[in-house]
Amino acid sequence: MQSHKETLLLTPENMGQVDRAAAASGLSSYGLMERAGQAVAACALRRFPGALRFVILCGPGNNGGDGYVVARALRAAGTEIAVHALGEPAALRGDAATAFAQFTGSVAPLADYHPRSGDVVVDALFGAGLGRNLAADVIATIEAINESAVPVLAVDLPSGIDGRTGAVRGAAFQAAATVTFMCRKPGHLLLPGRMMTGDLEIFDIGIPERILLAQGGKIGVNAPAAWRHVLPVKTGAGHKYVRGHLAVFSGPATATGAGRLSAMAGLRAGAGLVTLLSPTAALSANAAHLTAVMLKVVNGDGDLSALLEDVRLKTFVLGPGFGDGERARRYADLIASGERRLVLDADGITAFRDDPQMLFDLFAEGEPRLVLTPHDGEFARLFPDLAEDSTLSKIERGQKAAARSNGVVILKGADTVIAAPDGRALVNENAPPWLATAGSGDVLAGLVGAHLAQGMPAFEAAASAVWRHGEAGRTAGEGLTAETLIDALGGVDHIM
Ligand SMILES: NC(=O)C1=CN([C@@H]2O[C@H](COP(=O)(O)OP(=O)(O)OC[C@H]3O[C@@H](n4cnc5c(N)ncnc54)[C@H](OP(=O)(O)O)[C@@H]3O)[C@@H](O)[C@H]2O)[C@@H](O)CC1
Ligand SMILES: [K+]
Repeated sequence: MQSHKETLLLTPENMGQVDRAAAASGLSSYGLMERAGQAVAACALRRFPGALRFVILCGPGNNGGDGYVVARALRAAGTEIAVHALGEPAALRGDAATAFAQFTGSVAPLADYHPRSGDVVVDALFGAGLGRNLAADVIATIEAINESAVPVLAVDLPSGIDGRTGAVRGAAFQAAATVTFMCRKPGHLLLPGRMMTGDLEIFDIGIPERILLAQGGKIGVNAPAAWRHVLPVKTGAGHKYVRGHLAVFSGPATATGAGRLSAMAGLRAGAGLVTLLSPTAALSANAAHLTAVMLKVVNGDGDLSALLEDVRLKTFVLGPGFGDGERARRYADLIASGERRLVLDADGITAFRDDPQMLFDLFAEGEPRLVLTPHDGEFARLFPDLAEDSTLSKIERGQKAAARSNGVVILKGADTVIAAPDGRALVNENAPPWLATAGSGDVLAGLVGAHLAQGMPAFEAAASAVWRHGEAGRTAGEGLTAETLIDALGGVDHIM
């Protein structure tokens, strides 16, 4: 059976609960610290065989405690070490005090450390317990080390990174590598924390998985294990209507490309039928570029209402290149009736900027049927208070937005978060940097629509679409265009 640890995310708060539960179940907490420190020391020796000296920077809490174990282990391995502490080591408590007592070497103040060629820094200043911004002298030390060529191996998290949010609290080490324990923390995946973490190693210090799972479970890394069980069964012989019918709204004659990209992505992603709903004026532009995607004229509410008499038409994408906010609001209103599902993207999101509640009211009832795909700017239009609240992590912003809208929110970026109204949230990590290209969002909207049309629940449809988008981006490679991205979609099916 596959372990959940690779995809589990635990906040520092969860990790504290894990600690307490582990102690309550009889595990020695100092034993955990000893294994953590030994693992970091082993990593240091393996990664930096040419180090002339290991400099261990120890903080005032248990992260510092890990550091004293590292120092003892590296000295026992015969390497040259120096230890610099923030604060008085005599003030250490609990396991950290035990680790310090076992170290028995000399300790200099943090401010006395000046990077020198051949050093490798082991950063054990702060981990899960960083609760506020760093003081000016610590910031100065971190910045001096970052500016030097001295590599940094971080214990648990690069000091200065907030483990809950990934934010930099004043300054943070740019680590070459980080060793964390049991599972990843949001700060390893969310930006800018992800950029500061370097290569991440996850070391099992022996906390039973049942304890981890009992404290976590709502948030995780976006991977097939989270949604594979609801992927549409590929029958091969399946009737095209079984694989669902997706309808995508085209923009006006001057902006037809975005809608077509969504429609073509939807078809490539397995929707049985895809229809582009186009105003008459845009018909010839659309017809000139489409073959397998069907075209239907929709000029206004009357046409759409007539179309909605077909009960098989359950899934819509509205927004890419759409332009007309007033019309988008009316179309969303019509679609919301019945059990229909809507992917609202781009201009479709912006259409509700003056009255987001109007949108939320449309989809307030029942299972989520609305998927919102905002980037940060669009998110701020619907959820200005959440966007402004710098105490929230991107995961928390997504969770709150999903709860408020009773929709699934795909908050896009290099660290895309997918969140559901019930509090589930996944952080995506497979998107290559070159995926941020023109039309990429249109392709994603079509992908989500295709997964919805094939009957997946909204959260899983959204998460699997984001993952598949990332994999296709990797397959298409650097220099991809929206077209090559669509072509690459089919190629990733076998690994889902
Ligand atoms: N989870 C596990 O199973 C295991 C976890 N282990 C390890 O424990 C680590 C977590 O330890 P931790 O909770 O003691 O927190 P840590 O990061 O050392 O910092 C707390 C100290 O820093 C202080 N402080 C905070 N912010 C500050 C600031 N801006 N500027 C200055 N001071 C600041 C804070 O002071 P206070 O806020 O209380 O005044 C307190 O003294 C975890 O990352 C991992 O390495 C392993 O041993 C194996 C088992
Ligand atoms: K650290």
